[in-house]
Amino acid sequence: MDVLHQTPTAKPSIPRLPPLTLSNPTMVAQHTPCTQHLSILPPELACKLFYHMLDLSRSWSRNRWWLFDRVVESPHRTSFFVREYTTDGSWHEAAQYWQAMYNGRKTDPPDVFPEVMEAACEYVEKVVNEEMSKRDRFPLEWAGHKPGDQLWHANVAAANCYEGRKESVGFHSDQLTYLGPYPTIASLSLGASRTFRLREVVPSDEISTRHARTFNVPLPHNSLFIMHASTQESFKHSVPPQSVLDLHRPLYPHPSRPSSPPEPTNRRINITFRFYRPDFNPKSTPRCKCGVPTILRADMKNRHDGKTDRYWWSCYAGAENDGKGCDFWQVMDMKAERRGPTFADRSREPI
Ligand SMILES: O=C(O)CCC(=O)C(=O)O
Ligand SMILES: [Fe+2]
Repeated sequence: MDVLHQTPTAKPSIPRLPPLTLSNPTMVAQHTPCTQHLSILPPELACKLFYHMLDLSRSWSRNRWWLFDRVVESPHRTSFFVREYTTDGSWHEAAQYWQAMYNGRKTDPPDVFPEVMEAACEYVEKVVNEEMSKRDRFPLEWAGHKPGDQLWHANVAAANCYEGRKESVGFHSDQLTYLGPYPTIASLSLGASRTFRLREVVPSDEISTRHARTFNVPLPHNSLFIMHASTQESFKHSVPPQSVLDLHRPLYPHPSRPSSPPEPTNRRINITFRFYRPDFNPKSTPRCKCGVPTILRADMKNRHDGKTDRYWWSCYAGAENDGKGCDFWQVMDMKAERRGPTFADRSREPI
């Protein structure tokens, strides 16, 4: 007797694309919602800023957070700067949550942009606003208090220092707590070149039809990488450890040692200039049952069409309270929470 074997239903195989190196700005713009800008600062300013941040980085700390029942430390040093102090100290509170605290230990007040960082920031702002003016805006993006306002300005910056080829940051998307939906983040690289890795989070309803691709972008000294609106919603990024690293040879000597030749270095400084939105001021951050500010995250597995996106506030258990958080979870509601004005609000205004 013949036995009929049922043939397994053949699933069409989805092609798995190999990682792709995006080796120039054209490729970056082609494959990601980001742009890359080489030689962004005058060379002397870039070198001065690099030395200044290197000197400061000796006192920067490693981020710490609770993972289950133990404290883990980030494999690089970090610090946080505000452009100027607000009278109500609101961004100071936000700064405390950059360097995740635990056991109720609060961080010191953040530093104000040093003069060289302020000078660099003015170049960065110009490029970011030029780039933004070429792109379509998403409905949930900040639209300014009045039409014609400069849409993006950096009011805070986070800085990272990676020493050697092994220091890194793992895959993540940046918290949106104070940035709000669809932020633009401008990331300046100084010193040793490292690879920046991007990987899309494919929405749930597309995982049966396509795989995400990994993109590797070399970030040379004095280059700006702009993560435009939708990058945090649809991609994760990292700076992975690497097997080899080219030393950076500064063009100029250190200002405090003008007669000694510049020394090659294995360190990279990254400064991410960020615009903390007025409508996501720390005062407006919901508190969870533990009584601490919640964090805002995008529902990355949902569709990102700029209209139906979902974001939620949840307990920041990783930061404090011995890692034991509560189950607080709340969908962010722009209207009920009186946030905006956004581009969606602008388009509803009578002309
Ligand atoms: O060092 C970099 O280029 C990325 C840093 C980063 O992802 C962050 O600070 O959130
Ligand atoms: Fe990041």
